[in-house]
Amino acid sequence: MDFDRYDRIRPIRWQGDRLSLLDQRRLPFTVEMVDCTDSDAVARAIHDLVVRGAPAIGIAAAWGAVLAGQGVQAADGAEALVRLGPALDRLKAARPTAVNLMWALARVRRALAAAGSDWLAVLSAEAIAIETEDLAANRYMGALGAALIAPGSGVLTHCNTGSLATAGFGTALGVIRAGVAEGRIERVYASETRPWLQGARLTVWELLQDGIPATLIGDGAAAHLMKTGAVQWVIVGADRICANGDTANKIGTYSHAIAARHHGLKVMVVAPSSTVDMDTARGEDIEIEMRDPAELLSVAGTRTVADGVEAWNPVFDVTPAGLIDAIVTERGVVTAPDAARMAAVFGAKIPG
Ligand SMILES: CSC[C@@H](O)[C@@H](O)C(=O)COP(=O)(O)O
Repeated sequence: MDFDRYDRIRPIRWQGDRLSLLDQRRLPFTVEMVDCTDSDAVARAIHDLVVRGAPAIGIAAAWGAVLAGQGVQAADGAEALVRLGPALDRLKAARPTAVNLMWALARVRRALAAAGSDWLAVLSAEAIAIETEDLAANRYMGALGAALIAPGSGVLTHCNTGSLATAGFGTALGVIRAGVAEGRIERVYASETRPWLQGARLTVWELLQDGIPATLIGDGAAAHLMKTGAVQWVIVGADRICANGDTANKIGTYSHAIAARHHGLKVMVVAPSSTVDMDTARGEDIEIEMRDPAELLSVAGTRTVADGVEAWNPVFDVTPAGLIDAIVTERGVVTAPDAARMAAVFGAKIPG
């Protein structure tokens, strides 16, 4: 595959003394970078969705740790770890559901703990490794996932899982890119993903850059689309995959999976192993991020709901493993996931 044509969007750019993040709140009409010069600015950017998508959040946090280290005097990594501790904790608290954030910061902590006087260079090398490994995983998962799709298929995706949400190429969107390139996928549908509209603002825009025609649907149109026979697969990313295969992803994924089962469609979850959390046994144990109800009360900055109305705004849901046909990771594909099949691929625990 000609991967270079897919990696023109680079939402996370390390500039030596600052981290430039593509402001995903303003896409698709304004393409603007936001510069973070300290780790708290990175934590705010993660919380405010300047950078979003589980793998991208982890990568940004790793660079946030590097920013936290700049200017700090410490004889070795262990001392630096103590000094950086509060900043790392603030990065970790920026969003609760995406396990990649905790995973990346655990890697950073481990690298620091083992580092000598060159700890800052070690920290940078770790951030580069996290980013590089994510890109390689996405490219490999693209091939693994596409191989599951019969030629001539239609697919539905939800939220944004592309280059904007990762180090490049994407997870679910990587499978879709590979599937289109191989002639397996003929039709791509993206649901708009209320309230932040990651599908409408980001996914169809990313596909447009690639020349891949995609059709936008309202979130509520998914079951009706499935009934028409236009799609054979629902392909989504993940924010956290539990030890039994239960998967947290953008709110609305669970409804898509229920509708898919009803209509005899298949559901594929695509995520790097950094999204697998073998320490969390089942979906009920995942902390679901609740965001400001105000996000639901307006559209594009214009209030659409009468004053005095309350809103409930969980931004992720959990799809039970029983509704998932395949979990695709760079370590392999788990079909009909359950605790035993997950353990066979991931062992008892994924080291952070
Ligand atoms: C490769 S991104 C995987 C998931 O993080 C994605 O599907 C998702 O739910 C993103 O949510 P977001 O709130 O936009 O960060």
